[in-house]
Amino acid sequence: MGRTVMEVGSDGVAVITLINPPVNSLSVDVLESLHETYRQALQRDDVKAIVVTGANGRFSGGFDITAFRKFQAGNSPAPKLGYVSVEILADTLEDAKKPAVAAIDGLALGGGLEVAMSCHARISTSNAQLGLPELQLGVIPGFGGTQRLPRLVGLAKSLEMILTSKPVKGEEALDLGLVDAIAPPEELLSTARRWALDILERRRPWINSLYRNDKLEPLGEAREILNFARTQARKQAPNLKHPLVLIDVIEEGIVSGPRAGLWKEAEAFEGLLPSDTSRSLVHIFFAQRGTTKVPGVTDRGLVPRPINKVAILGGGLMGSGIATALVLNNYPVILKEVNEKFLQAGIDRVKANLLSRVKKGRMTQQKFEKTFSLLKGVLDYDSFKDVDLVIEAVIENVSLKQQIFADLEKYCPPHCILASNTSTIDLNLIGKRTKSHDRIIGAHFFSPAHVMPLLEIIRTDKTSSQVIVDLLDVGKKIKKTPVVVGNCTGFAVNRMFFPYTQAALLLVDRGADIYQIDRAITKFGMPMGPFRLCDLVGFGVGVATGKQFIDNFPERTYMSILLPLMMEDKRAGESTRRGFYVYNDRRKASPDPEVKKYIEKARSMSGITIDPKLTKLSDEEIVEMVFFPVVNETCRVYSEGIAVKAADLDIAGVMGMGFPPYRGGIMFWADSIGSKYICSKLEEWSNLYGEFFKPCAYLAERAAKGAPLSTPLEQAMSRL
Ligand SMILES: C[C@H](O)CC(=O)SCCNC(=O)CCNC(=O)[C@H](O)C(C)(C)COP(=O)(O)OP(=O)(O)OC[C@H]1O[C@@H](n2cnc3c(N)ncnc32)[C@H](O)[C@@H]1OP(=O)(O)O
Repeated sequence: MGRTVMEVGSDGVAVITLINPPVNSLSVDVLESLHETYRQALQRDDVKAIVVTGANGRFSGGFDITAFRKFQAGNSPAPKLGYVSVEILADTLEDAKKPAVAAIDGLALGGGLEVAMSCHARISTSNAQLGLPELQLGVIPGFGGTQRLPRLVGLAKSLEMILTSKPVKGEEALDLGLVDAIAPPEELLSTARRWALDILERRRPWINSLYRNDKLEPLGEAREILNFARTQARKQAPNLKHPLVLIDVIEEGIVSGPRAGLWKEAEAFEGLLPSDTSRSLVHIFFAQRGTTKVPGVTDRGLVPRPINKVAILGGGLMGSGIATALVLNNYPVILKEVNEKFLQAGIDRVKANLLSRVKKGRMTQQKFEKTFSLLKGVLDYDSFKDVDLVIEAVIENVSLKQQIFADLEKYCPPHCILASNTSTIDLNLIGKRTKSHDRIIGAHFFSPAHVMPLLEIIRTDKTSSQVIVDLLDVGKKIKKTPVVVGNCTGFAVNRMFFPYTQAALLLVDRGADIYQIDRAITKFGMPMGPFRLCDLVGFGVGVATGKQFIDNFPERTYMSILLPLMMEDKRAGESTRRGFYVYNDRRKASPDPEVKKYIEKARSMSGITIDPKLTKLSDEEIVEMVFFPVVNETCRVYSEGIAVKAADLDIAGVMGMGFPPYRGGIMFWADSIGSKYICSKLEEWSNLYGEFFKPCAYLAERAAKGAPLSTPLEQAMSRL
């Protein structure tokens, strides 16, 4: 159970500590305990002033998000926001007759920062992270954050902080006026104690943030800022309501006063918590944290081995991106190429990746030099004798990879992890010519590897648990979200992804409009539609991966000749400046009427006739016809045990495909629609347009029972 403890010093300062490991989240227990402890502190004659802090170097990670989940699952009543916000924070903490100072180390996020802002001053360490990230959970700050933050840092900055959910560090918080002073961790408490006594003795101002006005812009200007923010929010997140609710709530406080703002905030929060958006985002929060928990692997007490040196084979786009991600996180890296020219190009790419950070002000020149010095280029295996991890990132060619792995077995030490960055090829095939199957693993990065957050870790039947634990640890250190999946062609992400483009091609071959499809899919929330994506990836890659699926899953792979046909005319996507769109010098895509002629040719060559129904699809129908096949394949991936948790596939979809997180991931979204409906639609289309749409056995069985698709597999099995 979470709690608070109070210690009263001989100086008359009561230090109240929030305790709820690991992040001192504000559960109902903690909040009630804070209320009670505070009341005691206010009553005790030996207490003159108060310091609020968090245990173990973390102030607080905010309101307990597990309570959101319980409420959303119907297992507990709604949290009493108004009571906490008004009665505990405003009336007990902020209106107290004894001054309080928040001593912030580690993090003060969400409700954590809101508690701190209810104190009369804040002292933080320079590394502390302070922010209101509630929008990431589909809600708004609910303990007065919408009222106090604008009054402390001004309207424009507070809107930026809340709308982006990005925390600021201690130093910036000081510049903004969010904190009053910075102290080193070992002096944090003593500084805060002194500050509290100084406030008592009127040597420092006693400020109730809720009633400050000096940082707020005049009403007319404030309205302009709010309206601008509304326009931006509508443009950037047209499917989301809660950013607009946030702006209304802030406006209420400015127009009608902060107490009215507090009540409106609590009411709005309670309205947002049951929404689909919040349910989805809360699901994503826990799903993301769940990916590192792999049953039978991470629960065995294995400790990750140190990885002191990494080698990468191949300095192309992927290899150099992976090298960048590693050096950025202090791993010494050897980059191997086959000749001087390729090696130099690879090194230059890493350098360019790092320099772009310097240019954006995200890295100092000095740090650049230190980071870049961690990279060493080589042309042979001589320096591989003491590497702990090798990541092969050469082109997708089975025999080349087999040769490389046979060489690696010869030149690397026996403990070295042998990883491949293949995106589709079966790892057993890659390791066929070795005896090192226990240390062969997939490390599938997504391009650009130093930017994209997902790392798909592929284990074969023989990969040892130790090697998985080691790679999970590297993933964490390089700040990736790992998803551990089983071995098969395409693994999880690419298997989920391939019906996305194929469905779109099938629809176009039979009469649907390319640009309407892309518009409908982006309106749904994908970063780009399937055709714009094909252009970006390049038709060559599209055709090559498509071949893997045709070879491995011929019964359900849709083969359109449209891409090869366009390639014959040197239309191969954005790199050739012509694909489904044409591109100007600034890479702006415009629809191209000429594409029609290729579609007509493809139809006549493959004897396909237009289906009038498909020429008149609504946007909703397009979304269903593109995404239900994706759901279908995801069900196959899940039922084959390629992923152990449906939630892992939700994360794979969100981080690997760009599926909108506010829809909770593929499986979560599918369950919100219902297996029965999805299955009936797929059956209908399968009868009309062929096997591509045929629902898999798992989906059909779940639908027959009217059961969700994401139930844990054993339960699903036992129920079937
Ligand atoms: C009314 C209020 O305005 C509403 C709110 O306050 S809503 C909450 C706002 N706060 C947030 O959104 C912060 C959410 N948490 C985070 O961003 C990150 O967890 C963090 C930056 C605090 C810590 O990150 P990191 O050190 O990498 O640890 P991380 O693995 O994420 O979390 C550690 C554990 O704490 C849990 N946790 C983190 N924040 C939590 C929270 N606010 N409530 C409940 N559990 C939380 C995680 O689920 C995880 O649990 P697990 O070990 O069982 O998987």
